[in-house]
Amino acid sequence: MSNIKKQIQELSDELRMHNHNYYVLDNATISDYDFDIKLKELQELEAKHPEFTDANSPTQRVGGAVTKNFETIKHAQRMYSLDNSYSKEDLLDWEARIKKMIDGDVQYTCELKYDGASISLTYVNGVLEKAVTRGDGFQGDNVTANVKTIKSVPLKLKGDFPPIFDIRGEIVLPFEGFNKMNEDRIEIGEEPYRNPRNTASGSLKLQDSAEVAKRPLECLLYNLTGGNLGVSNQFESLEKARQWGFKVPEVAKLANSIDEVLDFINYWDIHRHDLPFETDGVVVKVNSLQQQEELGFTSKAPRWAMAYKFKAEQVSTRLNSISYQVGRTGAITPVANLEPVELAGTTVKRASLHNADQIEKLDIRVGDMVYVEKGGEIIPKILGVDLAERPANSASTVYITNCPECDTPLERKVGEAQHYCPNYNGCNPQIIGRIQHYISRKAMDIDGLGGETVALLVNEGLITNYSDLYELTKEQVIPLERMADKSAEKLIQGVEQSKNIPFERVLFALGIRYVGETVAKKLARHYKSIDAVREASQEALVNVDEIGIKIAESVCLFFASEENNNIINRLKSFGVQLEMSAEELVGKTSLLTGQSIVVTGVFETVSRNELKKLIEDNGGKVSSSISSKTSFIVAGDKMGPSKKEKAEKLNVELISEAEFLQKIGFE
Ligand SMILES: NC(=O)c1ccc[n+]([C@@H]2O[C@H](COP(=O)([O-])OP(=O)(O)OC[C@H]3O[C@@H](n4cnc5c(N)ncnc54)[C@H](O)[C@@H]3O)[C@@H](O)[C@H]2O)c1
Ligand SMILES: [Zn+2]
Repeated sequence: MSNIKKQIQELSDELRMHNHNYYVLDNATISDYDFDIKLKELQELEAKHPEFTDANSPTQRVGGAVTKNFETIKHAQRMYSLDNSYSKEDLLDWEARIKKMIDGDVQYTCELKYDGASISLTYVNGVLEKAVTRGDGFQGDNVTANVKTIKSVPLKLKGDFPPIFDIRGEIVLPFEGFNKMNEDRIEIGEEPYRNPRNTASGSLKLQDSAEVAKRPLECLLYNLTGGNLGVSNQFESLEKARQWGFKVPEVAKLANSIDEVLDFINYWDIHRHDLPFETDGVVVKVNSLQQQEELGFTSKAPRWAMAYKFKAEQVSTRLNSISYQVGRTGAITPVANLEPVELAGTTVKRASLHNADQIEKLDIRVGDMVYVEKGGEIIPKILGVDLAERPANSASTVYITNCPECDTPLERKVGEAQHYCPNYNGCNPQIIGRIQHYISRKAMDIDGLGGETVALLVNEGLITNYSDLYELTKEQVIPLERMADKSAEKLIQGVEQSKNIPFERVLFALGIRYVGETVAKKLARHYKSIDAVREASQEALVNVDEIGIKIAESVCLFFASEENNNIINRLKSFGVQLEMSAEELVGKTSLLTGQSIVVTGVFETVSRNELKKLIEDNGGKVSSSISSKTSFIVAGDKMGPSKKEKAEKLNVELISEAEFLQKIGFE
């Protein structure tokens, strides 16, 4: 095989692997910039050696793929990618190419390039019929149920919409929601998500729509396709889509020349940091649909559009030191302390180094010049080291072996990235962190007590765990810094009032690793009291809906500690709610315990959501798909034929709404 041919093949294989990581696994292993450089390299090789060009080359095809987890649907019109440009020259070249192919003046629509996952929505008579991912461009995954949970996707349109059309857009996860999701994850001891794009794309492919509904996704639309749309240009079509009820960002602008396009680009290169969602560039489109039609498509992208990619903002600065933080769960996070530097409008002084593996991968050393990049995430990231600048006397970073706070030897479980300090009861930041979590708003919501006061109380030796809060007296608190008679009074009252907080929130407040708000609710509703949770075996816990082995292990570990049991007994003696109250228990039975039930069709007496709640209240588990494990199906009106067939095949019993309500004694 010739050398060039081999080179082309190897490069293609590598790019295919990256496409798979990026689109299917939502877990890229190289930066977009490096990916684009490699793709360009392949393009140039192929251009010089057309004899080796393959119709399946990554330069000729849209990068994604369909997955096995969803029904595959063919797109009525193909979904394309976009050609990329990085400079004014690239844009002028593009203009010259199109001007050769069409007559007359050209106007351009400039839009932002939203960074998320592409989606195609089909509307029939103004009603959302399906939502399909881009897939390989010809066919994609049917993710309708998931997309329906996104509030900015209209299920019904208004105004003068055409009877049938597709509209394309991007599903994104705005920064605010993304950061909040990560705070929640960190709070229960999970690794934070990497970036909004992967998280948006991953969310779309979840199997459980109820889980998708919890994620604050948005759908931004940019393109109408289909015949007889009643519009003659792109700008107008955006306006129309807005009128029909779609979320179309208002920033789009008409430009009469490439110079005006560049004004738009330069403006947004700076102001993109003020946007609520991530953008990675600008998309420039020939405005006239007639001219678009004349220009047509290459095998991968429209000739009438061009993406201009912003350069990610990067700076280099010196790594002054590495420090190690201990979290509430004992997790150790290494932090890079940097020589302060301006980046994307803020001064950056610190960056997370995540864990020991990351430090090793970067081979980062104190004294190195490092590249720092800031996306929309709160914490900037370190991309790499400028080896040319490495000081001659530099030494490899040796990860700490003992806790920086209590000197206990650190532990790291097989398969986990993070090191932990196992000194659960004696490590100060863990003790303080647990009490801070206990009093936080979503947990016991103790008015009049803040995180700093908790630290003071611990450091003064007044409390060593959250149950001690209930024995605090006003006299003990008044001498503390910034405390006065009134604030001390308020603190004591706040603690007293927390005795009314319902059991499910108390369970969350205990700070059991991996037991977040949702899991605490599930456990509380299933077991109904702390004693029942405490006695549950690991096997029993795993059988509860949505409780996996990791959570079950963690719960068992928590209750295996004598210290924890003492604290809980103390909470009980003070009157904290450690079981469901009589009111909460009304209508709750264990009639359906251990049963997995599918709900399908349209119901008369109760709504679908009420039905699901009834199942859960009576101890059953609602499952979204029929399998051999299904105990029975509650079938309403209009049950789909494919579900019926599946039920028959697996011999699963169907019962009517009325029969079900009778079964659980619902009046
Ligand atoms: N790091 C990796 O491993 C890796 C692997 C594959 C791809 N990638 C990255 O993904 C990019 C290629 O992805 P792609 O093929 O999806 O192309 P793209 O993301 O560069 O551009 C095409 C997409 O832009 C989206 N888009 C957003 N706003 C738009 C608007 N206003 N108008 C029209 N379209 C808009 C559309 O969904 C369209 O499908 C590459 O540039 C590369 O950086 C990275
Ligand atoms: Zn420690």
